[in-house]
Parts: sequence; structure tokens; C-alpha cells
Amino acid sequence: MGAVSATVEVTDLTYTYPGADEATLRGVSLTVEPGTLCAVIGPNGAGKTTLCNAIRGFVPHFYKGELSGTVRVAGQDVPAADEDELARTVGYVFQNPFTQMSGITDTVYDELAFGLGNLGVPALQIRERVEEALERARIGDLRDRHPFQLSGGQQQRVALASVLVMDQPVLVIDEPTSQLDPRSTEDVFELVAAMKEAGRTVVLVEHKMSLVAEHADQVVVLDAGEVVLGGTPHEVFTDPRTAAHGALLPEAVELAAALRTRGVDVPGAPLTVAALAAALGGAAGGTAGSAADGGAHRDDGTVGGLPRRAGEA
Ligand SMILES: Nc1ncnc2c1ncn2[C@@H]1O[C@H](COP(=O)(O)OP(=O)(O)OP(=O)(O)O)[C@@H](O)[C@H]1O
Repeated sequence: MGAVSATVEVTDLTYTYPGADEATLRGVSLTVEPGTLCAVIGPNGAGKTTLCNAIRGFVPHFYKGELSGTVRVAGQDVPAADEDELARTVGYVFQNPFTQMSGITDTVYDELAFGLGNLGVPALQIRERVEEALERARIGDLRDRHPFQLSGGQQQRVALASVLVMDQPVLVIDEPTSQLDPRSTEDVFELVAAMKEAGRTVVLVEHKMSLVAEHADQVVVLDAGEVVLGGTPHEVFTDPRTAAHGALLPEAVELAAALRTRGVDVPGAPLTVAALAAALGGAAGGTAGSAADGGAHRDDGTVGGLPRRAGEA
């Protein structure tokens, strides 16, 4: 698949829902480079979903309201862009995979083919792309199942595969794992990581901060519609202002703080449990991945089933 690389650029974005007294987003600016993952975190009601909707054009195309500032994706001015054009550039996966199913297909295979058919992609190409997406999302065994008769975790993988198959360069993913068990959560993140490694630009809202610490290149903290902090996971999660703004912290950061208050010397600033274990001198899962990345890399020389980039350890 050959998704072109695309930058997401939000500049001084202020947005007010129709009829609302106050703006939900206030002067938000962020840049997400191609092939990187930006996690948007912050307390409930901070405006994270609204920001996702601004990047995929639902704000203001669908919700209307008043918007100022700019949102650009792959050079396109999102509020002015044609919706079909945007659909080719931005894929999205939201919390409830059930609502993302088209509702008019009888099999997972047809569900994946549906969007491509709408775009007028030739049948042979559709077949090739669907087969590839089934394989990458490791849902080949579900191909003949009805999309509505799958578990939540299976549906979320199908939702991600139906984005993967469209080959959009930008993905907006809003709390994809909130309804999933730990195993399905891991599966979904493996796929998200693989999409990033394949060069896609990812904007992710996620409340599980250990996953954010492991996968994000950049973390943006939203509070009451404003970007109050931003930086690498290390910068954001070691900054005391993050928790003060009502954002959650990775469990390893909480654990390290608790251990320190009990007089345990925890060297460095471990963000993942694996890194914490390594810092404490324990077994951190052998040699799979560095302590800093929490062992996200697999031992078989691939990342989520895709080859590692050249030069990657
Ligand atoms: N369609 C809408 N019309 C009017 N106000 C809305 C609409 N959708 C969201 N809001 C308001 O915008 C604010 C931000 O909501 P948003 O869902 O973007 O926050 P969030 O950070 O994603 O929250 P959560 O973590 O709870 O999902 C809230 O005050 C919410 O009530």
C-alpha cells in the first residue's frame, strides 16, 4: 500500500458549537509530522473529540458552528475541502466500532470492499487490497462472518482494517480501546503502531496512558479547550502540570512515585512497566525492544507484522 505522507497542521483553532455560549476549542495549535503519532490527552470535556472532528472535517461540515484559525491536512484546507476529497485523506476510527460498520454488508470481506467500491476502485484492485488488509489486521479467519456478529475486539479490528484498506495517509483514532479487554487492546495497538511505521500520520485520543507512553511521538494536553502542554511522552509525563490539569499518568509513573515516597531509589524516569522493571534492575522482558519503548518491538524483526524501517535497531 502506498499512502502518501501527510502533515496535520492546526493553527490557532477556535471553535464554538452552534448555540453554545463558549468556545469548545480555544486557540489550539499543533503539528503532526508524517509517520508520527500524536496523542491528545486531557480531562473529560476538554475538547479532544471535537479536535478529532475538526481534523476529519466533521467540524464544521457536519456540526456547523463557528470556526476560526486553520486546519490543514496534507496541504488541504479542511473546512473548505470537499468532503469526498477529505475522505480520501483522513481515515477515522472511533470508540464504538459498531457504529462504524456500514450496516449493509453481510460479511467482513464485503465490509472492507465497501468503501473502495464507493471510490470506484477496479474489482481486481479491490480484491488485492482487501486480501492485504485482512492479512495485516490478522482477521482472515473472520472474512465470511457477519460484521454485527463479532465481538467488540473483533469489530474494532475490522474497523481498523476498513481504514487500512482505504490507504488514507492520516488516521484520527478516538478512544479505540475503551470498550475492549486487554488482549484486544494490545491487538488494536499493534495495528495502530504498524500503520504509523508504514508512514501514516496518526492523531490518537486514548485514556490508557501506558499505551500513550509506549506509542506516542508527541503528547498534547488539552484542558478546557486549550493546549496547556505539549512535548514528548517523557517531557509531558514527567511534568507535574500534566496531572494538575486533570490528565492521567502512565501507571509506571505513578508506581515510581509511590516507590520513591517509600524510600526506594528508582533511577531515571521510566514511563512503561517494562522500563520501570529495567530501572529497578529486574527482568524487563529479555531483549525485546529497549526499556525506553517498553518492548513494543517484536522479536521476529517486524513491528506489528510490517518490516522495521531501515536502520532501526
Ligand atoms: N454536538 C455538540 N454540541 C454542543 N456541544 C458539544 C457537542 N459535542 C460536544 N460538545 C461540548 O464540547 C465540550 C467538549 O466535548 P468533547 O467531547 O470534545 O470533549 P472530550 O475531551 O472528548 O471529552 P471525553 O474525554 O469525555 O470524551 C463539552 O463541553 C461538550 O459538552
